[in-house]
Amino acid sequence: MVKIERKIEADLKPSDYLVVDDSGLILEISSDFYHSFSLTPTDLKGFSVDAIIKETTPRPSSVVGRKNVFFGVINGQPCLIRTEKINKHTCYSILVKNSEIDLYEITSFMNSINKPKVQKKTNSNNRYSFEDIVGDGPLMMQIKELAARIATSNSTVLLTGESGTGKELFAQAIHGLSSRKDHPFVAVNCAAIPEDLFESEVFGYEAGAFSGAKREGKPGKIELAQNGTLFLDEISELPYLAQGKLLRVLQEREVERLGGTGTKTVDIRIIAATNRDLKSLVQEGKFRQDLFYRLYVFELKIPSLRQRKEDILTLTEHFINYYNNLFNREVKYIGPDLQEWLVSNDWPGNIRELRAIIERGMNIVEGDTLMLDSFRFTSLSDRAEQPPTNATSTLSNVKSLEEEVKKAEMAAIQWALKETNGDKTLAAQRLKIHPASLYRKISKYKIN
Ligand SMILES: Nc1ncnc2c1ncn2[C@@H]1O[C@H](COP(=O)(O)OP(=O)(O)OP(=O)(O)O)[C@@H](O)[C@H]1O
Repeated sequence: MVKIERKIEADLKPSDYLVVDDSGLILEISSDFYHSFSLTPTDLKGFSVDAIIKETTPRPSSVVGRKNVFFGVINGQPCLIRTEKINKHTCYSILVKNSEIDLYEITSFMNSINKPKVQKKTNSNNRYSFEDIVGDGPLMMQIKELAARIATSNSTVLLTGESGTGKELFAQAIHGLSSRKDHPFVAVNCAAIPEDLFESEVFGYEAGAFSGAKREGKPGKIELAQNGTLFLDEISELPYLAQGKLLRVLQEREVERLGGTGTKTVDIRIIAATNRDLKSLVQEGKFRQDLFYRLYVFELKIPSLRQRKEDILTLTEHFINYYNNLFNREVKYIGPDLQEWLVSNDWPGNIRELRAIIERGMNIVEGDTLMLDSFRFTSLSDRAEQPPTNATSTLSNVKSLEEEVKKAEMAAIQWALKETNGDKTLAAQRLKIHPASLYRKISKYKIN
């Protein structure tokens, strides 16, 4: 952060500028501006400033005499831009260009100076930005920078990494930094939608497509993501038939509703995520190779928590602060024994697991220090806690094996959901089954 502030100080005498009138039409442009952005004079004269500068952080409303800063893209080049209102005219001067500073730093800087605004926006959309992705170890900084760079392109992104590493967070942050940020971010968990409903949910359906269909038909998630981003989580669980249909959407940029006769053009960016090895699934014939290559344009590998142990205590502090606010606690310190345990643990459930453990401790902690002892009522060391046995199942009242298996499965699922505060991915990890299988069982047994 210090680095960027110094950089701006050094660049406070911009030679790249343009001046617009009160309706936003360009009046004057410096010759350096043309040169810097590889534009010719005929490109700009009389144009609206919005045709030249695409803003990616909200442009502040200028007050006479006041200087404001925002982040925008000019002819494909991200830059930090200052606006100053002089009488009825506004001067846009370029403070820093992408070639001079990296995109992630610019965005972090903008987010930090626009904190209240960005925070409000994040909350109102319930979306995460790169600022919310905690972790400043070298590995994480490298991934965040890479992600910020590809955010501005329109390419398909495949996020890979173990469960709970933050893939969805990255998907949201990439969307939030892209030119599609003011359009929808639609997330689809391919494991959570039952196979027979998948096509109607994702591709939509026309009136009377099947019995029980809405009379007026229904747009699918793809149409709902128009001009925005479609996030396909757990893409490995996409039913095989739907894989073919999705491929068509990616190739032709068209979607056909179930029971429909025509197609609709769609403009969406796809971000897919998986915690499985898609290449092996292709080899096993479970995932279409052609679709795999369409998705594999840009792979972003999100590291596991054990690969970036340097972030564990920062993340712990972050979650402690979060639960301090939520539970009205005043924890300020992490006991040395707990620190040691946190750092030496392997975290198979990654950040989702760390968060759940801190939440448990914060529920019962007393005083200002979270210690290993704060977890005395929960079993930290014994990760393979077993669900309670079904006490009503005694040999004398066994009905049928099928019935007993069902009861045992229901009890185990209810137990795991309770233990993980309803977090289905974590519950699936506890039960050592795939999340898709857990979702199917929850729906089969109608568990709330
Ligand atoms: N770097 C991070 N900073 C703060 N919170 C994080 C970070 N990474 C993950 N989390 C939190 O951890 C949880 C899991 O994150 P997320 O759902 O994005 O993981 P995922 O990789 O998509 O998991 P899955 O593969 O199971 O869908 C969420 O509560 C998220 O807010």
